[in-house]
Amino acid sequence: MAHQAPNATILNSFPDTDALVESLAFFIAKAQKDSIDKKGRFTVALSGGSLPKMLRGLIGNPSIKWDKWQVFYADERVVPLEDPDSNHLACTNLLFSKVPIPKDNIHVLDTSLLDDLEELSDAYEKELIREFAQKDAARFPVFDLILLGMGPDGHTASLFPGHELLAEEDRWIAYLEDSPKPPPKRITFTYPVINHAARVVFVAAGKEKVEMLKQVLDNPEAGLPASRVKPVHPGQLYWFVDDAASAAVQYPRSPFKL
Ligand SMILES: O=C(O)[C@H](O)[C@@H](O)[C@H](O)[C@H](O)COP(=O)(O)O
Repeated sequence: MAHQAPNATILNSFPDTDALVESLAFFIAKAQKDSIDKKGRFTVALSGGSLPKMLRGLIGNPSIKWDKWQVFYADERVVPLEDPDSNHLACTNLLFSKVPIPKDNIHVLDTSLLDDLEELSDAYEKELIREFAQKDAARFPVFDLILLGMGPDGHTASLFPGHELLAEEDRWIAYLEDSPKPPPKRITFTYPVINHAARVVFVAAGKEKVEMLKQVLDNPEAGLPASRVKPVHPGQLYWFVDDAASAAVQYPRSPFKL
């Protein structure tokens, strides 16, 4: 079968963070409905950083069927779940503690394996295999939605500029011990997993993102980690940003309809 070109990236930019949060919640609710209508479940991956608080539009939202969500972490810091650095803790404090999601639907690190990164990442890969095997995975899992942030150096998940993991083609979950952003030990989805998702959404807000967003969208040939997110057909890549972050971007914005 011939490879089809990736769909063009959709850039949605909003006047302020509240408008971004509201539209993002609307978008996620729609993606959730499409997925549940088709398969009775919704598979999502979340990141850390500022992303969890941008999901606040989901709190108290009656269209969200939390019992149908299966949540994974696109990257996670190798720390106990109650450690302030844990992405799971941030997502719990800012979202999961405020909504009726069953605890078993949130797939966390096996914290008995924190001392062995190889075992830890293998165990998380097996957790994905259990969820996706014989459902919608072929060689790689097909998430309904992966939500990512972009760091000031253009990293995403725990895929950092110049790191050897940018070339990983086989593993679903990889680990690193030399993350330039602390803490140094992390596990991360690899590009094949990110790029097989049905929808990948980057969320970035604030004027401190302006130069990097321009680099990533207007100069993708530079190969920054965020620019390497290119979902394979029919997957679609979206950016949800605010006008402060997109002020310098030439790439065309798409009108977003609520
Ligand atoms: O665990 C992590 O560190 C994150 O998953 C990371 O990839 C984050 O999403 C970016 O660094 C953006 O962070 P901000 O949204 O805070 O800028």
